[in-house]
Formats: sequence, structure tokens, C-alpha cells
Amino acid sequence: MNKKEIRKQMLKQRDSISDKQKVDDELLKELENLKEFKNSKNFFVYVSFGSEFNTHKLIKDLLEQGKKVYVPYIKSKGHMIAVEIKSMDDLAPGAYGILEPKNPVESDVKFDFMLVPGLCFDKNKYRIGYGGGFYDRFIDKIGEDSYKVSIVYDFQLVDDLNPEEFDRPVDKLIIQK
Ligand SMILES: Nc1nc2c(c(=O)[nH]1)N(C=O)[C@@H](CNc1ccc(C(=O)N[C@@H](CCC(=O)O)C(=O)O)cc1)CN2
Ligand SMILES: Nc1ncnc2c1ncn2[C@@H]1O[C@H](COP(=O)(O)OP(=O)(O)OP(=O)(O)O)[C@@H](O)[C@H]1O
Repeated sequence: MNKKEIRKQMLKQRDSISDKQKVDDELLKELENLKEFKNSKNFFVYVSFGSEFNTHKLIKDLLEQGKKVYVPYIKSKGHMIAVEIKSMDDLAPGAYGILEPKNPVESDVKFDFMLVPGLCFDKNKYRIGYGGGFYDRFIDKIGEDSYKVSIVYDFQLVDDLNPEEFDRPVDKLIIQK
């Protein structure tokens, strides 16, 4: 399968996970129990859309705990910036219909913790996303020292994605049991 076929296949399967809220609740618990999670203060978290792992509760939890939350804002093709939010009400539908900050003020903090989205992952923690190259570029720019974690549904894990030179792996996969 080429990347395009993998994306299509993974999306189809992800769209039909049964009892997804329950699955996501368990994955969220595991995420929040990581020591790196507990020790982090500045979080870069995507705002989920469609059948992605639901991050809305995570974002609310973080804000309630007084942690700093930054989310992506798409500036142009392949280029995103991080913007701090204080509440879910700071968001409105933006590019691709994804919720984005209404008032996109670029932040230049370094993140302790990054939650990285993806459609398919391999055992070396490489990933395939929607194909915009947003995260590979972003990680190069400000994510190198962050602890990068991705949530993986069981069918999304493969042996080897044959990464290219611009692909950046994450540090930890949380895999559905
Ligand atoms: N929640 C969330 N936010 C995110 C990402 C993500 O994966 N998840 N991104 C992670 O990079 C960036 C957005 N990247 C995206 C790239 C493509 C499509 C998409 O749906 N593309 C359409 C059509 C593409 C086209 O017109 O060329 C498609 O694939 O059908 C969505 C998001 C930044 N924000
Ligand atoms: N660091 C980079 N600098 C320049 N171009 C890049 C970089 N990373 C990726 N690209 C370009 O972006 C395109 C898409 O990359 P890729 O297929 O790896 O995206 P993806 O990882 O699936 O998407 P995303 O990171 O948005 O979730 C590639 O064809 C590549 O040319």
C-alpha cells in the first residue's frame, strides 16, 4: 500500500470504531497517568475533529489543572503556529473545519509535552498524518525537546512505514489494549 491508500484504509477503520467514547476514555486515563504528563506544564495539543482521538476532555482537564495549553493554527500550506488558549470558547471552526483559536497570537514557548495526531504508526514510532507535512516541520522548528506522544488504535500499528528523511518519530505510543 502507498501512503494515500494507507490513509484511506485507516480513516475508514477509524470511522467505524465501536464504543469509541469508552475506548478514548481509557486511552485518556493512560495518557494522564504518564509521569512525563504529570511533570509537564506547557502542552501542545491538537483539537480533534472527525474520528480522531477525542482531545476535548483532555484540553478541559489541563485547563482546570492550571496547565498551559497551546493548539495549532494553520498559517498556510504545511505551516502551523502554536496559540495559547484559556478556554474551549476561544475556539471556532477554521481551516479544514477544525476548531482553531479565534484570536491567533503566535506563541514562542517550548513545550514540555506534545500530543501528535496520526493515521498510522510503526514500531519505531514513525507516523503518517493527513499528508500536509505540518507536524514534521513543526517538530523541527520547536518540538525537538518536547516529549512527543501519540495515541494509537490497535489497527493503526504496523511493522515498518519506511520513513523518509523528513519524517520525525514521536517518543511514546499509547496503544489501545
Ligand atoms: N485535529 C487536528 N488538527 C490538525 C492536524 C491534525 O491532523 N489533526 N494537522 C496535522 O497535520 C494539521 C492540519 N492538517 C490537515 C491536513 C489535511 C486535512 C484534510 O482533511 N485534507 C483533505 C483534503 C486535502 C486537500 O484538499 O488537499 C483530505 O485529506 O481529504 C486535514 C488536516 C494541523 N491541525
Ligand atoms: N521538514 C520539512 N521540510 C520541508 N518539507 C517537508 C518537511 N516535512 C515534510 N515535508 C513535505 O511535506 C509533505 C507531506 O509530508 P508527510 O507525507 O510526511 O505528511 P504527514 O506526516 O502525513 O502529515 P502531517 O505531518 O501534516 O500530519 C512531504 O511530501 C514533504 O515534501
